[in-house]
Amino acid sequence: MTSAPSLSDRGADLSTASVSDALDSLGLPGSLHGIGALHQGRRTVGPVFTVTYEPVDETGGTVGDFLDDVPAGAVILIDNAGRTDCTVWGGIMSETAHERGIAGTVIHGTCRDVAVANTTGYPVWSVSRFMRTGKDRVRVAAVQTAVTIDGVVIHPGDILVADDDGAVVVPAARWDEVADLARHIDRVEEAIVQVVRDGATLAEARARHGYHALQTRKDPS
Ligand SMILES: O=C([O-])CC(=O)C(=O)O
Ligand SMILES: [Mg+2]
Repeated sequence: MTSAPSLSDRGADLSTASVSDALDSLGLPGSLHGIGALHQGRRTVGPVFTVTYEPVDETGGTVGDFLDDVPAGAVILIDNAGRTDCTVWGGIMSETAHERGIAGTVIHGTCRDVAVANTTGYPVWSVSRFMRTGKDRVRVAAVQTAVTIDGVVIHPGDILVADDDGAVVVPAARWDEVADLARHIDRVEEAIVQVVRDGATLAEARARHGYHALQTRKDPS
């Protein structure tokens, strides 16, 4: 007997663009503005393991203390308040996370050892890249508590989808609804392209399939 697919498996086909449009149409936030892909051509989906950092003024702060506690398949979501002058992620951590089957890391902050993440294929998203370490500059303040990034409140276990366009988070309780809607949007967009291939103008194709309102918030009935 095969087991039911996990939440994250069921999103493996979804792009961040269609998930973002689905969230818009439901009036939900979730797109994490300012966080981009470290390498193009990688994608991930999975439940988030949240990590919150805070600054330290004295020695003793360090990065990555939480990593041994992250389960396989989780996406690590690090909130360092958008700080870009010191890292919260590096190559040893990419190698370790890759070894453990962790699904990826998304950082509201910066990271280093980009070449290592590149070589291992471990997927990382961040605000920027920079080489100065967070050791003695930051420390882990909390794990698995709610974080707020770009005004989006994210709880442990919410589902994060990331690809070349960035990262978007969906509340776990709304995942099925959002994923179904995103899939519907994908089908409509494919149909528009097919109509164009069949000879219609883009304007005709879009009008026929209601392109401009695909993501428009629908009045709750
Ligand atoms: O100091 C850091 O950002 C961590 C680091 O370089 C590594 O994990 O290799
Ligand atoms: Mg390093």
